[in-house]
Parts: sequence; structure tokens; C-alpha cells
Amino acid sequence: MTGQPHILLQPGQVSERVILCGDPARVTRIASLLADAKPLASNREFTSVNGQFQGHPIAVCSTGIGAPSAIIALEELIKCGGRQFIRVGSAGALQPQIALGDLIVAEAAVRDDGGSASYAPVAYPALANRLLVNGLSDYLQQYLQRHHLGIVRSHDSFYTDQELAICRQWHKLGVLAADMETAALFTVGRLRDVAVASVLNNVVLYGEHAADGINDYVAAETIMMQGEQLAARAALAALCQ
Ligand SMILES: O=P(O)(O)O[C@H]1O[C@H](CO)[C@@H](O)[C@H]1O
Ligand SMILES: O=c1cc[nH]c(=O)[nH]1
Repeated sequence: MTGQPHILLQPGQVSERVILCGDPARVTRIASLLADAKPLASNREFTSVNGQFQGHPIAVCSTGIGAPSAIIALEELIKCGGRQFIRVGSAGALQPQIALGDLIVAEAAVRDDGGSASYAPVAYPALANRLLVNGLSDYLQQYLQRHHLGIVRSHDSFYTDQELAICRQWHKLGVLAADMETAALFTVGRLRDVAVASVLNNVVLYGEHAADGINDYVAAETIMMQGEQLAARAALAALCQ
């Protein structure tokens, strides 16, 4: 049996507590925080690992870029046993006070993606699970880490010519940062009655074009790697509270 068509896992193979991330390389880094980490499967953009944190079974799975592949991962992970999910992602700031490596805990997300629209009209809100949000922000407060709580925007348009104007519009409305998966995960998670939250590491300063910021990601690697590690630790604490 090959299991689910994309993640290649079987029902029962995935822990209830799951960390999601876009980049498959991040799975290995997050799994280094787990005890007894064992690779599960790797297919296309979906790489998965099982391990333990403070005695709790935890799975980590990459979702690739954008809503369609994130939704596929979420749907298949739910079929295999996942019930609580935290995305440990990266984002571009939409507010000037958000520094590189700062973390953004999403309370809700603007649904500017196409994937979630195929599940529910865009008037349906994309809301995070409150308990997981509290767990994330409690952990970050306890360690006095710079973080920001609020609304993010998820989109499908990394290279559109209108991107800076679009960002300016959401900036004026107080939206904190942009990513490409949070809204879809929140929407589909609600519809499937599972808990979802998202903590994002800022890799682009407000006013920079996303593509330039991603180049800076390499130059400013240390500070953003610290952000990623902290986001993963906060996610583990929130899932195991
Ligand atoms: O670093 P990840 O988790 O992939 O998140 C962000 O990075 C990708 C774009 O570079 C998109 O997936 C966006 O949501
Ligand atoms: O600016 C950015 C950076 C990462 N991901 C995005 O979606 N936008």
C-alpha cells in the first residue's frame, strides 16, 4: 500500500500534533528539535518526519508553496491522524516596525488565495484556533521574544507587477505580514474541525520587494534562522501545552 496519493502516508501513521512548513529543508531543521526523529516519506514537495517532544508524538510535514499544495497536505494529514496543526512559515512584513527574524502569530488571515475560495465564499473568515494562538504567544512572552499578534494576508501572486501597491493597501488596513498558505490552512482546518495556527518568521522588511527580501534571506541568514528556530520551539510548546 502506498497510502495517501501525495504525502504517501497511511491512516494512523501521523501523530495528532503536526508542525507544517513550506520548505522541505525546514522539516529536517525542525526535526532536529525532536527526540527519536524518523523519516516517514518524501514525495514532490511533501517530506514528513515523526518524533517526540517532551513525551508527545509530533509529526512534521512540508506543504510546498501556495494554497493548493498546503490544502492537499492538510487534507491527507487529517486522513492519516493529524488533529492539531501549527504552520511554522516565513512571511514578508507589511508594517515597518516588524524587523527581520521577528515572529508574527496570525489570529486571522485575509483570504487572497484561490485554494480556500474553492471551499467557501471569501466572506467566510479564516480564523486561527484560539488555544494554539494563546500557547504560541504565552511561550513568546515568557521568553521575551519580539513578536506581533494580528492579521496576515495570504496570496497567490509573488511576482505580480501590482505587488507593491497591493501590499500598501493591506498595510494601510493594519495587516501585519504576507504569506501564501495561512488563510487556506485556517479555512480548510475550520471546515474539517481540526485546530490550526500559524507562526511566521519575517524574511522581508516592509517596502522591499519580496523577491529582493528572499535574496537578503541568504545574507541575513543567522538572524532569520534564529527566528525559524524560535518559531519551531514556540509551535512545539503550544502543541504540547
Ligand atoms: O517559507 P514558507 O513556509 O514556504 O512560506 C513562504 O515562503 C514561500 C514564498 O517564498 C511561500 O510558501 C510563503 O508562504
Ligand atoms: O514577502 C513575502 C515573503 C515570503 N512570503 C511571502 O508570501 N511574501
